[in-house]
Amino acid sequence: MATARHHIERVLRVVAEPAHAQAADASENALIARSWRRCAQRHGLDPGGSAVIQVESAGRVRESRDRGGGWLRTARAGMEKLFAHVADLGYVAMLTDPDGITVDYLGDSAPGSLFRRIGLAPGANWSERFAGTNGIGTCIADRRPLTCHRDDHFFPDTIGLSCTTTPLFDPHGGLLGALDVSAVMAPDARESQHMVRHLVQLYGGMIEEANFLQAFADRWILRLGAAPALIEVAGELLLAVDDDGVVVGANRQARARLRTLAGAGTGADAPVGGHLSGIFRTPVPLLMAHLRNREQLRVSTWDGEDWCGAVLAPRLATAPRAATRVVAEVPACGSALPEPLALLAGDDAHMARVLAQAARLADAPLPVLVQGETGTGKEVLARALHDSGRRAQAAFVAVNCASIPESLIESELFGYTAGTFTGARSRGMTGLVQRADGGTLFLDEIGDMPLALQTRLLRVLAEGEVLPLGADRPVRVDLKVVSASHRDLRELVAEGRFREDLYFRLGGATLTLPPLRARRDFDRLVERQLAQECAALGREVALDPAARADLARRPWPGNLRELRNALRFALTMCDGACIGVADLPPSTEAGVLSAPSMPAEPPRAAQPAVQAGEAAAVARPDADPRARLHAALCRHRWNVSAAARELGLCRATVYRRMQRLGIVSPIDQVH
Ligand SMILES: Nc1ncnc2c1ncn2[C@@H]1O[C@H](COP(=O)(O)OP(=O)(O)OP(=O)(O)O)[C@@H](O)[C@H]1O
Repeated sequence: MATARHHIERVLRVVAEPAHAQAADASENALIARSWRRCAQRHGLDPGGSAVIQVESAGRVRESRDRGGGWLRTARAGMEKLFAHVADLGYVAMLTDPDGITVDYLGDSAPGSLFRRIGLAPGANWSERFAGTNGIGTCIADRRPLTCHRDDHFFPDTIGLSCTTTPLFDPHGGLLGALDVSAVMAPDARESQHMVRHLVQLYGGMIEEANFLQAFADRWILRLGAAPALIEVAGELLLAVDDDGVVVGANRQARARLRTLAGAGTGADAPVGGHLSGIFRTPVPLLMAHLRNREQLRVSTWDGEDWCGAVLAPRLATAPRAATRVVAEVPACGSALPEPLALLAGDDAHMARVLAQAARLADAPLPVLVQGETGTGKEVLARALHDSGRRAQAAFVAVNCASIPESLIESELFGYTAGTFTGARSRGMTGLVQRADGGTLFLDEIGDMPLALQTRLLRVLAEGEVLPLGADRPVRVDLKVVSASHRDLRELVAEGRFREDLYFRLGGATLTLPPLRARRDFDRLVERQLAQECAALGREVALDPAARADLARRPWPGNLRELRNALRFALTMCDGACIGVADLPPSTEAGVLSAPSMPAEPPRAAQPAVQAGEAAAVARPDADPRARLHAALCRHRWNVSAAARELGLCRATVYRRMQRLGIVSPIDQVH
């Protein structure tokens, strides 16, 4: 055993060594050396002095315990179990807060006992600043488990102690405190502490895991480990996952092991916030199916390591979340969204705000105007709004104001009585407005409605009645009117192309959808669309991290529609179980006519080269827009919907562009 003088000399010698000597050394010796230097140089402690073990007041300890809350109860249960193993061997067990103050204690603490005389007592503050290098203080400073055995301590009056300590982290990676087992008269041999070290780490891990499972009781928990037989009880990595496969929690081991994977998320909190598909090569639909069936599974991470996994289903009443999902970050309302709207939610704050407002508008007596760039999901939102309200069982009638020929739009909308027209149309027809009675009338591309019709529509909205062509009496209608336009209606009003009074009638409430490039939940949207497309094809295909990163960099002028088409294209090109960069369509430039081109029908396996070639030609930014549009229409025998799908545009846009570029369908030329 080192004498006090030898010990002091040794500490001084190490403190005087250049700091870089142990800087990168992860060994426990280097950890102790760094602590000695910290004590001498940062805290100004003299190794020739004595440890000052302050015992904090009962009030200060209570305050710390109150702050700790629920986790302390869990930790106490773990500490009792641990102590049962070592009590007879002359140890005490302690639980401290993040400042090193002992908030719970098991063992001899009688006044005058050896333990108490050296400072092992309830309320004792073992921070390095006062006590020098020691198990608790150094573990907290370095945030790593350690055994501070005898002359590892800084002060000579503590070198009889042997302390084994592990840090305890909360489920979000924050330090809760430390769990410690200490002996006053430990044997000289460091090896005597090995078993204690294992026990402390084992119970520390159990306490953290219990906290994690409690914190994420309403989520799916994926437990990963190497041993299939033990995976249910002893998985090392824990991931909490939401219904869309987004990682919402990760234990310490999962953070350490997975955060460096390229696709595991980018923030400081990675892999939290990332998507399972960025972590696992295993296709996410398959993973999620295993999650839902609670089956054991084998998965491999993108760096090639294989894992066995077990699944714990959500245990709280709020789960499963598909039915009662609450969107995070919903400002103002904060209440649960109806399922049709919740299905559109991601982690995007703007979108969350829109959906929260939509939930309130579903049954409000207000017309709703949805604005947003082409393909941002205006019609999908309109449908979800309808499905979320009391009109859900009634009709949802969608009218594309840009695609009905001007000569037919009035009769289509308002209908006509028998005898109004001659020939095949002589029997009369109920108009779309009347068909929506009791339900929702969705007026898409309202900005393209001719001015004359705007006046008639205004009457329907103002008076709640429709006058079919040829009728002498109006018919009452009860409608929820939702309209949409990618154009800014206020600009159209300023240009005199849209009636101001109609604008105010339609826009009782305006919801503006964000463009895809501005959404923060891009990964989630990609996964959702990929899962839908895979389900439709009965395939299980993942997206590799490089392809994901490539997609994330694109400008997406065609928004969600363009993204869907790009994924369809990639699935068509990809033969295996994983989409790579080579399977993706060429990226579009902002403002270029074509979104990633997508064959209307997936090309047959024998044709991929030709299809890919066409795709490249269509998407080439320098190609002539008129020629490209014309070619697409020809390819689809002038089926505008199919051409629009290929180009990633809505039909209305194709009609508009045909008009602007002077392209006339041969079908129309015949008439
Ligand atoms: N929240 C969403 N998640 C995934 N895909 C979506 C979502 N919203 C819309 N989509 C997809 O995006 C595509 C375009 O949606 P939608 O037709 O509603 O857009 P839009 O804004 O009405 O387009 P346009 O202005 O061109 O009429 C559809 O394929 C739809 O399935």
